[in-house]
This record gives sequence, C-alpha cells and structure tokens, in this order.
Amino acid sequence: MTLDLQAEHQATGVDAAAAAARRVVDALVRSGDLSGADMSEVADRLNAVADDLEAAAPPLRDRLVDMWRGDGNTRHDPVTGPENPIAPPLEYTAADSRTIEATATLGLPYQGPPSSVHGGISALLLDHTLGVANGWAGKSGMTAELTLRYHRLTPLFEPLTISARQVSVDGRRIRTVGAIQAGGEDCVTAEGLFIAKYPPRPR
Ligand SMILES: CC(C)(COP(=O)(O)OP(=O)(O)OC[C@H]1O[C@@H](n2cnc3c(N)ncnc32)[C@H](O)[C@@H]1OP(=O)(O)O)[C@@H](O)C(=O)NCCC(=O)NCCSC(=O)Cc1ccccc1
Repeated sequence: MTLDLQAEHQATGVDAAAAAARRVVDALVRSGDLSGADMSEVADRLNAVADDLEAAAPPLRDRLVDMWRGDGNTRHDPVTGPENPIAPPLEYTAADSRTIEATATLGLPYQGPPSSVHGGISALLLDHTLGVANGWAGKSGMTAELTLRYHRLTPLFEPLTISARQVSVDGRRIRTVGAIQAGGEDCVTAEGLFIAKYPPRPR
C-alpha cells in the first residue's frame, strides 16, 4: 500500500471552519492590546461560536472512531490536519521513496524568540514529519528518542522546508533524520529512533 501523503481536503465544511479559526488565532496574536477592536465583544462572539459547536458536537467516542477511520493519513493531527486549527497545516510531497518534504510559512502564533519559530513548534513539526516519512518508506513506529540540534534561529514569515528521510530499519528499530531549512540553510536538524509499535485505532 502506498501512503497517501496529503489528507484529503474539503473546500467547505470543517476544513473551511478550521481555516477561519486559524485566521482568528493569527489575528488575535497580531492584535494584542494594541488593537482598536472591542475585545470583550470579540470574546462574546467567539464564546457564542464555541457554545454552538459544543451543543452540536457528537459523543467523544463517536468522534474518536470517526477521526481514526481508515488506515491512511489522519485529517485531525496538529501538523498536517486540515480540520485542526492548530496545524499550519503542512502538505507533504515525496522527494524519493524514503524522503518527504513540505513547505510552510509560519506566523506570530508560532513565535518563540523574536520573529523566530518556537523551539517546541520545530520539535512538533519534525517529530511528525519523521513519523510520516517512516510511513512513506514502508515501516513506521512510535517515537522513542528525538534528538534536535538548533543551528540558527528559524524565521517566521519566510518559507521553510521541512523534510525527513528514513535511514535504516533494524528489527523494530527505525532510524530517521530530518531538517527545517530556510533559504537552503539548516535551522534545525533531527535524529529520531522509532520503535515499530502500532496502538490500535478506535473502532
Ligand atoms: C514504543 C516504545 C517506544 C517502546 O516500547 P515497547 O514496544 O514496549 O518496546 P520494548 O521495551 O519491547 O523495546 C523494543 C526495542 O526497542 C528498544 N527501545 C525501546 N525504547 C528505546 C529507547 N528509548 N531508546 C533506545 N532503545 C529503545 C528496546 O531496547 C528494544 O530493543 P531490542 O528489541 O531488545 O533490541 C514505548 O516506550 C512507547 O510507547 N513510548 C511512548 C511513545 C510515544 O508516545 N511517542 C510519541 C508519540 S508517536 C509520534 O508522535 C510520532 C509519530 C508521528 C506521526 C506518525 C507516527 C508517529
């Protein structure tokens, strides 16, 4: 089976709502206390939206089964998930049979050091990208160790290339490397040990 590297997108429905929520988060972080908007009115409107969503939400168990349906890529994860507002979201393409990559430009919600990507966000993007590279290469597992080296600040507002490649499989031990680059330079590099183990999807 060939892994489908990109979650199927819907131009409408929850994907469109998640994209709107991403805009809201970005606009809120952009605004801070310097905005001319009436923030208590904004809070009321956002709480009204949350009230509507919570009232219409399915039972948690039904949603868990639904979000893990099938065997391919998920649509809800915090890195590629088009229906998850905290996902940038990344869209992977295959560079070769063991290597995948994505391009993303991150904004203020992902800031750590000034005008730079938070180190934990870089770790999140790399952990997930290494994991998906394993699936693409044909043997996946759970992260047992993830070693990161932060070479230089990772800029916000500039295109980043996030890539990963499976380098070896030895029994249940899978070794995978990856990087976040800006302008062709390594910002963060990663080495991961994954152990082949597959927690069952809720059915
Ligand atoms: C799965 C495992 C890591 C290993 O447990 P078990 O199955 O009980 O393994 P067992 O003890 O039977 O050892 C087997 C072999 O492995 C070796 N070995 C084991 N550990 C280490 C080590 N640290 N360092 C070195 N070696 C280690 C051990 O010595 C043994 O070697 P041997 O065969 O004797 O030569 C478990 O601790 C766990 O679930 N941890 C939580 C993982 C977790 O939450 N991760 C984050 C979520 S995943 C994610 O986000 C990424 C993702 C994104 C997208 C898509 C997909 C993925």
